[in-house]
Amino acid sequence: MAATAFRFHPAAFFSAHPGEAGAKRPLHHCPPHRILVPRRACLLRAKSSNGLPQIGASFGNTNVPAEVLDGRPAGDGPPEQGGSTVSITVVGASGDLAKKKIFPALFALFYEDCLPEHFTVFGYARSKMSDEELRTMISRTLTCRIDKRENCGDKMEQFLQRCFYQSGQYNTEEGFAELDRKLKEKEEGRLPNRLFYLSIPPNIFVDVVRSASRTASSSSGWTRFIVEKPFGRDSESSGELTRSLKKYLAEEQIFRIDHYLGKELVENLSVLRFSNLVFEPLWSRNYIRNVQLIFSEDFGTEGRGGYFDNYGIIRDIMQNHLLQILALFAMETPVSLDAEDIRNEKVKVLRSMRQLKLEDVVVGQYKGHTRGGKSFPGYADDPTVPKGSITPTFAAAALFIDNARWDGVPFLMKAGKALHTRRAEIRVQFRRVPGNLYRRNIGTDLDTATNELVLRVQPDEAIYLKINNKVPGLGMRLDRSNLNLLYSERYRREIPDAYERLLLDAIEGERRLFIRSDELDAAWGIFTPVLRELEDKRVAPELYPYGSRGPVGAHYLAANYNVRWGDVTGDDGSF
Ligand SMILES: NC(=O)C1=CN([C@@H]2O[C@H](COP(=O)(O)OP(=O)(O)OC[C@H]3O[C@@H](n4cnc5c(N)ncnc54)[C@H](OP(=O)(O)O)[C@@H]3O)[C@@H](O)[C@H]2O)C=CC1
Ligand SMILES: O=C1O[C@H](COP(=O)(O)O)[C@@H](O)[C@H](O)[C@H]1O
Repeated sequence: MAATAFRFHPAAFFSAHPGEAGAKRPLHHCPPHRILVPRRACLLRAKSSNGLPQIGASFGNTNVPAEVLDGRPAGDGPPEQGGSTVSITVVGASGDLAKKKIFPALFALFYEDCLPEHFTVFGYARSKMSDEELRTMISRTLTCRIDKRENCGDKMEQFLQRCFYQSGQYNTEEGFAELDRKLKEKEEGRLPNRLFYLSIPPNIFVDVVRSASRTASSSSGWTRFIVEKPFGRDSESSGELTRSLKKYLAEEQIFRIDHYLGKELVENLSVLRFSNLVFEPLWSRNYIRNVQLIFSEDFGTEGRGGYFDNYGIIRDIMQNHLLQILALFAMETPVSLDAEDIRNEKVKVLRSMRQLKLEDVVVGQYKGHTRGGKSFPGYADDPTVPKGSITPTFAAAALFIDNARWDGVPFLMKAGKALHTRRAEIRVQFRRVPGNLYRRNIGTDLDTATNELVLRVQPDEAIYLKINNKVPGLGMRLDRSNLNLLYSERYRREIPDAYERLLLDAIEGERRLFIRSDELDAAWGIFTPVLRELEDKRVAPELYPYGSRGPVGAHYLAANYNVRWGDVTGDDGSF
């Protein structure tokens, strides 16, 4: 054998984990258990993102069990030839979310070989467009990851060739019947599975579900609908929406998306808790003083004022994204990683929460501001916002879970638009060390410098723990430092967008990261009374300048519970 022949060297493979600095990068990044290419060997190993065997991943299986069909009878469809296929129809394809998130996420999955071998993407909307025009529109928003440029152009072209368009109305069946005809053509006699993504305004969700489910459901495979928020605007309207959807769909067919559940750090929350002995024993009122869930954006509602004014920040961010994170944070250990076990625990914790009271809420609205010669418009300056609107663009709230684990622990939420920074994080402030030996050592006030665990969801994903330690030297002076897991330093690969994970889960039939209807009911139950009171009493929001840190009222609210917001102190250890 020639001296230059390749030799397998185990160290090259085992010296580091895939994705870590120093690791050899695999050819494709779709984790092996998520590759949906319908090879039988792959199918038998098909597992969902929770690592469990996945009944929904039925590609190539001709004896489809009833549960895989999401409640639909098998056998009345076309004869199968050559396995199965998945058609993904983006309803509202001409819209902002479709262009910004859904098509790029589908392309990323395709690039990573995570989509099944046979798949088709359809755009559906009222706008008139040819297939070519849809492809041009989509191509403007497709990008390859920074760390993956190989064959990027070819892959984009291959992806675009699988994209088609059907124009039609939302409230009639003709357009969807035509879509059905085209879908059948592309399915070419394979077992047809169909996913509809409702990327449309909420007032037409039911129309679309009615028309599409009647005329464009799969005859023998599964049919699923991803429904975007908002799921109603209070308990009543949400209940009504659920009842209407369930006239046409079984609960198993409805995938209510909350894209925060697809974010990497939110996924990691449970891993951190349940796979590290150092955290779980501390995860209760015995050691935790308060928990803070913070969301801020450094831009206003520009362009979305019409939608936003009907909802406001509490419905837009708190009742869903922040509350979902809270539920994952506070739930008891689930029986397993199965979707129903996890969702059961989330429901329990949500149902243990106290209804939010008006005195535990502060609302604000941003006003115009000029900085460095540049003018930033106020919320009320947006021409799509009704004159005199008192819709909050900022809110802070103190919530409580009345169960044995969390009795008396304030869960503080803060969410706002047009603030000084874009950030989402979870902050856990621990109690002070009783009888601390070092309380007299200068440098830090140990009663306030308690440990704090921060999960920074975005930007610059990180998990860090603030600790007190000795400043090196001959004296005894204490200082605060961060034990820091900064993802960009630890992992070389780019973090997938939340929509990629969620789309893949919906295709696989994994429901763990989607909201069940009883979770939704419980979530609305916490917020509906205060939302009603805010509106009935026309509570005026405290105005704050565009680009500021928000209303001072948020600090008074926190102070009522002896809490200081963690994000107003430096992350470098200073307090
Ligand atoms: N954009 C975002 O960042 C986010 C959006 N969402 C949710 O996703 C969904 C889609 O959002 P987005 O893409 O911004 O929405 P758009 O306002 O862009 O609407 C999507 C498409 O729906 C059609 N449409 C718009 N208004 C109406 C109407 N009044 N009646 C009938 N059809 C209409 C239009 O297509 P055509 O005229 O061609 O039929 C439009 O292109 C919404 O439920 C939204 O709340 C959730 C999180 C973030
Ligand atoms: O759901 C929504 O989320 C976005 C923020 O999402 P992010 O992933 O960019 O943090 C928010 O801007 C929008 O108002 C809201 O509807």
